[in-house]
Amino acid sequence: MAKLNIIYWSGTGNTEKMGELIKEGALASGADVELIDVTTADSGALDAEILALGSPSMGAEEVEAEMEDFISSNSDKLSGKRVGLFGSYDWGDGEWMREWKDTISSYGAEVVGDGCIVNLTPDGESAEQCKTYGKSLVEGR
Ligand SMILES: Cc1cc2nc3c(=O)[nH]c(=O)nc-3n(C[C@H](O)[C@H](O)[C@H](O)COP(=O)(O)O)c2cc1C
Repeated sequence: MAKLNIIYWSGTGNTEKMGELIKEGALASGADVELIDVTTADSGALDAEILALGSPSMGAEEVEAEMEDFISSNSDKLSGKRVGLFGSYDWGDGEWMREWKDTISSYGAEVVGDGCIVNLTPDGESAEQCKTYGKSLVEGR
């Protein structure tokens, strides 16, 4: 069974909700899934064959600082892995996600699609989009 660890940071719960929906989609595809808050994570959280990393757009179109530090100090664990990226934003156009994809790809990971971004809280169509992203992470397409 494929093992997927979903590691996220969320200040007001929107990115966390996305992580829960991604988990739901991945479970439906038969994966063994763990949802982990980055503030409680150690490097062992990256010891899964598939990873999903979540951060809202913070600062000025930036990945949240604690997530950024966690990943950059463990970047060797991303090499050769399938990695999903997700996060919530408000007023921007998704610039933080485009840059994050480039950064994570530069560590040798295979990022799935262009990541999964949702304006504020996932609901209706955007909630479905998160579940579908969870499935494609497990199925690799
Ligand atoms: C300090 C701060 C900086 C933010 N910067 C951006 C930004 O640059 N672009 C954007 O689209 N949204 C920005 N936002 C909005 C958040 O991305 C948005 O509220 C998101 O839903 C928060 O997700 P969370 O509930 O997982 O924390 C910012 C929010 C905060 C609190």
